[in-house]
Amino acid sequence: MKQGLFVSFEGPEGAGKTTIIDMLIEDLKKEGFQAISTREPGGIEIAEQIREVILNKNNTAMDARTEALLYAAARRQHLVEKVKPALEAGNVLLCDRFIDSSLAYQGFARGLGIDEVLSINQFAIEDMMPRVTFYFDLDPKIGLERIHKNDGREVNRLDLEKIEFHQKVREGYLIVADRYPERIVKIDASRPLQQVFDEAKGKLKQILIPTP
Ligand SMILES: Nc1ncnc2c1ncn2[C@@H]1O[C@H](COP(=O)(O)OP(=O)(O)OP(=O)(O)O)[C@@H](O)[C@H]1O
Ligand SMILES: Cc1cn([C@H]2C[C@H](O)[C@@H](COP(=O)(O)O)O2)c(=O)[nH]c1=O
Repeated sequence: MKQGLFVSFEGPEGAGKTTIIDMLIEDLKKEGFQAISTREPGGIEIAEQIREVILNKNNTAMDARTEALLYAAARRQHLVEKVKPALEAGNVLLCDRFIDSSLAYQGFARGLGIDEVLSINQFAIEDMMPRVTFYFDLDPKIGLERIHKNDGREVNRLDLEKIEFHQKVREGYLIVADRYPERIVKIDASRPLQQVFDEAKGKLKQILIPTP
């Protein structure tokens, strides 16, 4: 059976994930790869509806466990409807956020516990994990400045959290990256865009076209 490559991109707000994914897709297609991008929460109708509930600025009463469960529910539906079929069709699938976002944001920053959040997500994803995860590491202050300069970008309920929350998100990511060094590749996202792109592209190509 044909099997594609599942790659996820992680990092705090404004780290450059979406921008780099778009650049990689263009580059992969030029080089003849079958490649698609998607995002979490979202990527398909039901998950986009869940996204609207989670990220709506008016839903300030949302309980942290409810939030974690909604992300896991959106993930499940997206996995079944989009990720699995795309991989079975042989695509390189670049996913803007996946399980590590839940571990860093809900598990660590919200204080629910990384292992507890991992466990509800294991129910959602069974054993389906990315082959590689690019973690874009950045001081959240820089990321938030970038998104506030970007007029076209919606500001959502999580963006409005205090800077201390976003700092905890980064701390959570660093713990998760240390826990899974065989899967998570850390990339310094504070550098100019072209440098970040070159590094991500180089590492992705090593997986797609391994050199002996
Ligand atoms: N390395 C970089 N240096 C400077 N600006 C950058 C860099 N990477 C991205 N940007 C700019 O920062 C803004 C946020 O980038 P982008 O939307 O790709 O981040 P993101 O990680 O997907 O954010 P979020 O998760 O919050 O949606 C955009 O305006 C983008 O052009
Ligand atoms: C998947 C996932 C996401 N989040 C947070 C991270 C961001 O604040 C938003 C998504 O917005 P983006 O502009 O598309 O990056 O949701 C989270 O807290 N937990 C998750 O599992």
